[in-house]
Amino acid sequence: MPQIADIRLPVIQLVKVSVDYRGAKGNRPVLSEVSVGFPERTLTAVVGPSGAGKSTLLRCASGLERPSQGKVFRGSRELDAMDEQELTAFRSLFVPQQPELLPALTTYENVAQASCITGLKAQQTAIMETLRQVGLEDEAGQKPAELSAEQQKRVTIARSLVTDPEILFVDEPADSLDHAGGRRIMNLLRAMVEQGGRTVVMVTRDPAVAACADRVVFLVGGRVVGKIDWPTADEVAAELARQQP
Ligand SMILES: Nc1ncnc2c1ncn2[C@@H]1O[C@H](COP(=O)(O)OP(=O)(O)OP(=O)(O)O)[C@@H](O)[C@H]1O
Repeated sequence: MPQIADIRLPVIQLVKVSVDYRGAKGNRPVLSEVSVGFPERTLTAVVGPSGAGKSTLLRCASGLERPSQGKVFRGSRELDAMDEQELTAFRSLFVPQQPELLPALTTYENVAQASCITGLKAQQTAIMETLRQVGLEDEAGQKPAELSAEQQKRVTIARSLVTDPEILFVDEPADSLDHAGGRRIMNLLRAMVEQGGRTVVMVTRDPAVAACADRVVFLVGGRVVGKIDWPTADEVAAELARQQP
């Protein structure tokens, strides 16, 4: 059976990316020469134990963090070659683990405000279409405190989706949701790939969440140690157990 990389081009590519953090005991490597591509129209899960460097990898891939060494490409374009406005728009495609919503604004206003930050101010029809895509048409006028955790997560996704991007980076999509809520969010991300033709890269520690992906990339101690295409939750859990440092 052909593997995903054989049939799909990478939209995002990390080449020998290393990240060091300076600590009391000198430099500490968090990512070590990570080379990985995220294929187009594919949902990829980056999986690994706590502290493996998953979120750091996602931040580097989305331009939120600059690697100490190595390069990150979007298509053939290096992120370093982007100007500040382009980079700001690109960074807005990162969906944070915790919803970062403005409490005084409604759902509609939170999404509109996100599009303004990118410099690509969205029109009313685009905002309403985004709310429809994430299942929040009826909550457009509600403030974050009036929404469930799952709905807040949907608003957070909508803030990145409003500019109709081809890529999304999602940090722990099902975190702090119950099983059913997490499953619905994963269905939403899958629909973005299958119906929307988007590329989604997510980070998770949960094998059941990872099994919703087309591909799982295992990260341990800041290094890519394996990949599985079209995995089951049991396969992901077994690989994680095998690779515990
Ligand atoms: N800004 C920073 N300064 C110093 N150390 C950091 C910084 N950010 C992350 N780290 C450290 O780098 C390591 C990797 O962090 P990261 O959040 O990328 O891992 P993770 O795999 O996403 O972990 P988790 O699953 O627990 O969120 C951790 O040990 C963390 O403490």
